[in-house]
Amino acid sequence: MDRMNLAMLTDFYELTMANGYFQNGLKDKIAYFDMFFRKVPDNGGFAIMAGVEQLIQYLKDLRFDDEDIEYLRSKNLFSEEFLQYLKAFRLSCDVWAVPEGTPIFPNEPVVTVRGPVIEAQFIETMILLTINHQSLIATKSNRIVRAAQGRDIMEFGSRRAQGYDGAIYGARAAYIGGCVGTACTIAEKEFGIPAIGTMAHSWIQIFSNELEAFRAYARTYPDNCTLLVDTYNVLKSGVPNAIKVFNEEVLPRGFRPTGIRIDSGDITYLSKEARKMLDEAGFQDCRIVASNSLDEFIIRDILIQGAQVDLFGVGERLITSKSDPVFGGVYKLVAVEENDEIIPKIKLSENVEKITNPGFKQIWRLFDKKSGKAIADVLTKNDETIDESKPYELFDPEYTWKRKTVSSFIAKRLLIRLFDKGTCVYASPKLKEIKSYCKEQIDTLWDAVKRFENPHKYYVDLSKPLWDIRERLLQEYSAK
Ligand SMILES: Nc1ncnc2c1ncn2[C@@H]1O[C@H](COP(=O)(O)OP(=O)(O)OP(=O)(O)O)[C@@H](O)[C@H]1O
Ligand SMILES: O=P(O)(O)OC[C@H]1O[C@H](OP(=O)(O)OP(=O)(O)O)[C@H](O)[C@@H]1O
Ligand SMILES: O=C(O)c1cccnc1
Repeated sequence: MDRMNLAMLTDFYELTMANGYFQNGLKDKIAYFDMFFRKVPDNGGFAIMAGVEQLIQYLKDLRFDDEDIEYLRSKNLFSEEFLQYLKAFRLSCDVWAVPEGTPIFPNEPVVTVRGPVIEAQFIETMILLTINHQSLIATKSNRIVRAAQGRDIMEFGSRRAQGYDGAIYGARAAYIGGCVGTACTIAEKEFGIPAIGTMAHSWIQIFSNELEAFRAYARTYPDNCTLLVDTYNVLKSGVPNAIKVFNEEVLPRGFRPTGIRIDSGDITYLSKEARKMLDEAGFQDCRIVASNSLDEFIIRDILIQGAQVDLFGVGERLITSKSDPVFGGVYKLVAVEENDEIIPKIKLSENVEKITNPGFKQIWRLFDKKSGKAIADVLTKNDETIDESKPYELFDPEYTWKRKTVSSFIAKRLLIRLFDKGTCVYASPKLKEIKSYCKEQIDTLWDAVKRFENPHKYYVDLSKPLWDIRERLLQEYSAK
């Protein structure tokens, strides 16, 4: 997309704090912030990172134009020096993120920002909304794709998306998560996601009868003819009329029919009956598409019931992640620099799960060399390394007596540098590559992590040096 001025898309407190930092001599204080999330939507076992490319675009474009400055001046709240600072603003932060398409887990930093606190704080709102939205939809899309067990999922959600960017970036995220294409045309134009689709009921209604409507469509698109068969009666009129038109308009033009779509009623029963009728007519290769408020649970159920569906169109429940519509990523200060030394900071809470992991960190994913499967993630201090040539002892950060030594593993760093002092140093992969990387990485997870009900909790552990820092800070604060 062309540059959009989204500088003012920020929570107002980011601006009041920024002005305050400016006036209190903290403008250049170096701070570290982490974005992480605490719970996987739908109680799933993992989420999928998405939205990094749009985050990069936002950070690259971040400027305040004259209108923004004028507007802020009119609030009579911000000092003139601060407004002049905003006018000349250019990002100078260092930014790291987990690449798009990577499976991610609660409590690990998926984005880390280091920079003057005035900047690093200010970008919170956009970091969170960008990554929260696309990760939510990529995660949901992947659940739906997995429920379909190899059958294609088409994303049909634009019309029910929450706003145009919900539709466009939702289509992008859904594609990363595994959908084969989208009904959203602009998503093909902008991102190259295949734009696909069938027809609406209005096409059938506009003609004097269903047969005429099917005929007109087949004559116009004999090479790509999928007919919507549920406007009047699927088995008594829709499927028989479709078969007639396939014979009379599609075959004589040298093509095979592409499919029929069922959009209401009992999908299992109707698809089974339709399959028999199509097969008997010699159209074993004609695919059956189902749609109508589908999600991973209905798809799983109708397949268990034996539905004869080859591909699914999924809209509202995917594009809004209806069953769990919030990806609760948060952005927390984890360290500051004093005299070039990194001082870890912690946020305490009565709720153990809400205590933050302090310090400037790296995430390591350990893969078993033999099976290729992911064993655990380990959060370390940023300057630590994990030596693959030696056994490594994992331990549960809460129940530290739970220990496991792994050997013969590959250790991969997950946080990759996006910006070096404000300059982008990362080239986003092509969307298709992100999509196939996503599939590959999900294949490294054990089935137990992927199941919908009570998935196995994947280990996100702390290295001993990081655990020591966390423990020391906890002791210090509880002593106070
Ligand atoms: N065999 C099935 N098992 C479980 N759920 C199904 C099955 N067939 C359809 N559904 C789902 O049941 C829900 C309601 O289906 P229903 O046919 O009643 O839809 P509807 O929208 O009321 O129909 P219409 O579009 O004719 O008004 C939809 O979410 C649909 O996907
Ligand atoms: O149910 P969803 O998962 O959101 O899938 C998309 C829905 O959108 C369309 O219906 P709509 O009634 O909007 O238009 P139509 O006239 O083409 O049926 C389509 O027929 C699906 O039912
Ligand atoms: O192409 C389709 O069949 C389609 C597109 C959007 C929404 N529902 C269906």
